[in-house]
Amino acid sequence: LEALDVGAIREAFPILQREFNGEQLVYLDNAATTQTPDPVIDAMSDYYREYNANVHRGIHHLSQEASIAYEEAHDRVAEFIGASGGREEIVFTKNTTEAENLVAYAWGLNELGPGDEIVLTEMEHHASLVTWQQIGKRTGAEVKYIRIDDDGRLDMDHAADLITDDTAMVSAVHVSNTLGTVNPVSDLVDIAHDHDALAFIDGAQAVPNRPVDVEAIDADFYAFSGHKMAGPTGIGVLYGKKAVLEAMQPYLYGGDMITKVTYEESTWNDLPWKFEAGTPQIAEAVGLVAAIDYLEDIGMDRIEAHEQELARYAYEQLGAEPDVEIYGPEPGPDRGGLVGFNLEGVHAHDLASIMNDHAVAIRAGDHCTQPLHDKLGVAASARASFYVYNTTAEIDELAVAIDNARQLFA
Ligand SMILES: Cc1ncc(COP(=O)(O)O)c(CN[C@@H](CS)C(=O)O)c1O
Repeated sequence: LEALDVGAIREAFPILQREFNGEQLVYLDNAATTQTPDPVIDAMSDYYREYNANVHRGIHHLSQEASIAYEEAHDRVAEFIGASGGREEIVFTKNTTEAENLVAYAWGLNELGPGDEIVLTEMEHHASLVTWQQIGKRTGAEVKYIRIDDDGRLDMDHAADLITDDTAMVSAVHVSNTLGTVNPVSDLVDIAHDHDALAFIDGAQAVPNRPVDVEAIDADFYAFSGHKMAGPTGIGVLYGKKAVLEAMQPYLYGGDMITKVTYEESTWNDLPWKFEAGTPQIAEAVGLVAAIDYLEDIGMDRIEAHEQELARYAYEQLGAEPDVEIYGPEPGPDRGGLVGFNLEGVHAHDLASIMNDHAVAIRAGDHCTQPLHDKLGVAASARASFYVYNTTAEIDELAVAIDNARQLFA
């Protein structure tokens, strides 16, 4: 695969030229949110400048142009993730978190009860873990967790034991935002389906960074966020198999999601509009399409290879020192484009603060995976996460900043 022309890519991200304390920004917090390239910003500006209008309702030209752009954005997303059912299988949400909640409320609350089981993994993000934990409390369904082994991989033998005919839903993260672990989601979905359970895959750290084919995975639901894939905040995607979405009740009620309303009754709109109540995030849908075009122009397989190379380099550079503990699998196909770690004797927050003194932006904290950190036996971790505009030279900067922290706290 031809390596990325990172220099050319960086020109589309003026923010990367920013300096702090006289040092150029080194942005390594892409698992939290990625930066936004000019083509995405321009597409959204063009929308507001040239065809801003409300959708689905208007008779006038502007509304027709905005409606076409908004509706076709669903088609583009379906094409990007291999959803052959097209727009009917693509629901726009605010983010991945809302997508998880939509399924938990619209399916879980109506379908789950005492005796049912929800199977998660120990590495789930709070967007999944807290959501299903609370739905379990409200419905009487029991939540169980697939163990992870010492190097942060899923224990698939445990998965096979834990998922039974009492399992109604398996919800798992595709790529862990804390460990970097790439989970065997197709195998998990197969086990769920062997027991007639539904499968929800959280793809927030996968869709931006690698080719994803939802039908090859065969998930019943798959979710991700625009802001983690060079797109805008305020838009996420819930993919759902058409038959599964058809059988579900709406999640939010109001305009657009209806067909007929009387004082006594209401009937629902077709998919996906049944799940999109009120005025949607139109500019963000335009921005998401521009982000998909931008990423596909680079090539998702090239992006994956670039991030694998950076993760390997970071793992080797940071791991070379005995006082750095790195979480998750060794570099390779089982690790995505991020490295979570701790420097012995230095709290992750202090480390990130020293990084910040050198304009190096990493994440420190629990990364919305507190139970996982409890299992790791640490209150917090630091995390460097990579994207298309990062370089090995920036990882060298990170290593220098870590060494500064090491000296400071020696
Ligand atoms: C695996 C996974 N699943 C769900 C989410 C939520 O994405 P939202 O767009 O915020 O809804 C995230 C976002 N994780 C950010 C914020 S905690 C991180 O720094 O790791 C995620 O990584």
